[in-house]
Amino acid sequence: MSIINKFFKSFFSLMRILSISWKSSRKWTLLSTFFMALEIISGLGVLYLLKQMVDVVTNVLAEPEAAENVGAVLYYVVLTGLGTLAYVISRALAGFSRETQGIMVADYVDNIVQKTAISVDLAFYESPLYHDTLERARQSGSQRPAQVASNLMLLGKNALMLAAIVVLLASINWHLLPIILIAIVPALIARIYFTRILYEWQRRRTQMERRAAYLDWLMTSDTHAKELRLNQLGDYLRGKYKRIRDDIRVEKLAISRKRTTVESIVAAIASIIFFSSLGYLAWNTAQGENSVGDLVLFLLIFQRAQSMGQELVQQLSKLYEDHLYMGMLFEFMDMRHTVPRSSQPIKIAHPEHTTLKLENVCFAYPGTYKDVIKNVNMEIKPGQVVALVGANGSGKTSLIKLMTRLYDPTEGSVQINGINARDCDVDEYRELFSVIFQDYSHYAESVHDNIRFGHINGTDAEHTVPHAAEMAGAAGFIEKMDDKYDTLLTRLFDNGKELSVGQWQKIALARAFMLKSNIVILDEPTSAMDPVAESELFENFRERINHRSALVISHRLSTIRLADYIYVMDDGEIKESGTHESLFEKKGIYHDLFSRQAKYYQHDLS
Ligand SMILES: Nc1ncnc2c1ncn2[C@@H]1O[C@H](COP(=O)(O)OP(=O)(O)OP(=O)(O)O)[C@@H](O)[C@H]1O
Repeated sequence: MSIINKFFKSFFSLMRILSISWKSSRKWTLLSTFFMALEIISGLGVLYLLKQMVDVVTNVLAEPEAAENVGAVLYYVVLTGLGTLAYVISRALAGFSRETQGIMVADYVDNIVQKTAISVDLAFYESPLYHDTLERARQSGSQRPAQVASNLMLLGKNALMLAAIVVLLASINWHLLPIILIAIVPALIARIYFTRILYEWQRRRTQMERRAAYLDWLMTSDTHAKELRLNQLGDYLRGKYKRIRDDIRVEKLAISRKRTTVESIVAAIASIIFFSSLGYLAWNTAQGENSVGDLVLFLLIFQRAQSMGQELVQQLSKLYEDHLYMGMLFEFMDMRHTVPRSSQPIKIAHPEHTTLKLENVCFAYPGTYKDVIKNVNMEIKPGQVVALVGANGSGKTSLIKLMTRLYDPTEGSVQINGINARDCDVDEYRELFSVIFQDYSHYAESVHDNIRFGHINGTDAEHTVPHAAEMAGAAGFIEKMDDKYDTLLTRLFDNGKELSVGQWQKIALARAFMLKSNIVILDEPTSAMDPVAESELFENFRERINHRSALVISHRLSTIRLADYIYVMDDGEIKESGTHESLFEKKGIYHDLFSRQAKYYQHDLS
């Protein structure tokens, strides 16, 4: 990339950072700008008054008998005192408004990150790149936009002050000017160089950091606590975590060591040059080419020049760092959908009578080349209960993801009432489905919310939630709990309660039974239920789902035989389809899959 391109890119990214800061809180951005401007003006004023005071003191030294000179000294002392007071107050107010603005910006950026995370397509979660980008966005820190705004102002302030000091130095002896450059430029180059090195290292190491964070989570979360203890995995995982952290630390310290060495050398050179200049000035003063006042002024302001120069270097390198790291946040914010959104979506006609049709659907997961769904044709008519069966890994769950547009097929189409799903509004389309996956969510929320999440925009939850619980066979155990529907389902927080796996499954089922959609999709809905609960559920299944269409995936014959129509998947293809009786008679895959189960049923019945 050419230097001009880089410059414009940096400029636009700086503008974008500032606009985030502005949008997050106009009031505090204005206030912190105002107080900082006041701080700068009073700071410069104090510097000017200091110079005037030194001049007057020099005069007094030259003509001690002039009484008005003493009055002038006092006058400048008072003015400098007042200026310093104004400086201290505005500095405190600027600090406070900067802090407040920082909090507002941090919340705003967190909000943007969350908004992006909940809107990106499922495909992102399956790519390590997404997780790296999210981690980097988080690392880039929500404080940075606020820092950039205040850094820019501090930079302006220090640049102005330094300019004033340069003028003062030039007034003493213009030969002294290069020392300012020597004190600042090499330090700046070293800082920027190492900021870049550290940034690139951090980018390369994101995945390593995530691996360490994952191991830490394995060791500390309740999800894995049982297996970790019984299989005594603790020491093994700790060792693995330590090795990663050791590698990260060694690499980081190596960079820090180099940086400290280079920066110390640069600072030592600057100091040598300063003392040489002091010697040069002292010599000139002794020769009568400078006044003693000049020497005093040089000593006075050099201290300031040095700290100002250091601050300037720090602010410039910080600005550079913030710009680099904010680039990582922008990368995350700029993620685009992989499931394309139609610009002029077609409204779904008669959504209450939905026919879902899959036509020659093929699909390979993003980043893979093997089709896991191959030329699938399928139909679910209004009110029909359809079963999908097949061995593990045959593609049943993948097919649900395609039906619900979590992914789009690589070939063929998914149609709803004859409209290609791609041409519908994604949100409107997804509203048609109530889906419970095998790995359904356990929300650490109340029972009520766990069920209501199945239809978050629905009204009358006070009635619909208990009804859904009743339909899913969950109402019985919910009513027995002290807080009933208000019971918090977690042991993470006070007064929470943990459920059994089967009870959780009933809660998840109740979520799908909330009357939001037209098609209920249940992936292994009864895998953890006892036989009584399972048979009760399917006894009057159609009434329970209010005669909506349903697609049920199950490995249990007792569940499947209830379906109006059955599709049999094998290695991504629909190999057989028909009613239970016709498929059994066919003596094909379906027969092989279920004849053993059927034998047990016959045996039990005999
Ligand atoms: N996110 C993914 N990325 C890549 N491949 C995947 C992904 N999820 C599943 N697969 C692959 O797709 C194939 C079908 O998996 P799928 O989960 O659809 O099977 P399934 O029939 O639902 O199996 P089960 O009965 O075990 O739930 C498998 O070979 C699996 O390895």
